[in-house]
Amino acid sequence: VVNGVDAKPHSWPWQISLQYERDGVWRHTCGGSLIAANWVMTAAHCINSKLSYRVFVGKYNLVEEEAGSKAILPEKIVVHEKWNPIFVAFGNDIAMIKLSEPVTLSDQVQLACIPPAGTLLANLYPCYITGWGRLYTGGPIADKLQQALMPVADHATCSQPDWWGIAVRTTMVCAGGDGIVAGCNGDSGGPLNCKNSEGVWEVHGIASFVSGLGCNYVKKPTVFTRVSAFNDWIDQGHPAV
Ligand SMILES: CC(C)C[C@H](NC(=O)C(F)(F)F)C(=O)N[N@@+](C)(CC(=O)Nc1ccc(C(C)C)cc1)Cc1ccccc1
Repeated sequence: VVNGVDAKPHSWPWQISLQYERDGVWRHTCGGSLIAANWVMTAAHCINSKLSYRVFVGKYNLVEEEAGSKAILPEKIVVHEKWNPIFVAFGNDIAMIKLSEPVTLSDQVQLACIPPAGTLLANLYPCYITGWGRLYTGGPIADKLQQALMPVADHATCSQPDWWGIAVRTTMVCAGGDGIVAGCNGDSGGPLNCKNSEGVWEVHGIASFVSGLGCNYVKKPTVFTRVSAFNDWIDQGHPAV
């Protein structure tokens, strides 16, 4: 997250770190959201079938051992059948990871809420991006979980020619675009957290892409997969517990 702040530890208890192993070392590659005791929602572009992954729950500082955190291996990973890595603009950048064992919920490990199908947020609705992604374009990833207030840019705004134009679909949600705050590599798959009218946090987006010209680029908001466009697909993976 570019120009964010350290989150209060464990204040986003559904945020997970998706890690892959290379040369015997586990490395953070993406964020994700715990949406059931044994299911994590992330971005399809985070998944490479050649790599082995683990899901780390209850984390705050990636470079410290933390009580209450746990690394769990996936039992299976379901990537959206219409995801195409060559045509990111087609969307469907969503994947579900079934955990090999259900997590134990705690103060540090909680489930995210999914918005009702079809929910659209108004322009400038206040949401927060969270993640351990790069702190600036080309920079290091964060040790401590970062958060940043990122107002929604509705489709009418986000699809303007000098914004994302036709690269953004109605199955996506945009946030930010002020050239200051943004998601960046490593935030992929992580949540766009928005509080609903009852004061309940819901995950409305899955971080999908930012401009290749720079993570925080004016009029190129961070683009998320719109979760409320995929309720049925999410449920087909597992009956709502
Ligand atoms: C793997 C891609 C498809 C998605 C990747 N997503 C992220 O980093 C995310 F924002 F989700 F955290 C990304 O934006 N990767 N970039 C490599 C940019 C990129 O590929 N962006 C992009 C934007 C639009 C499109 C399509 C919709 C035209 C494809 C890729 C990050 C970057 C940004 C600035 C400088 C260097 C690297």
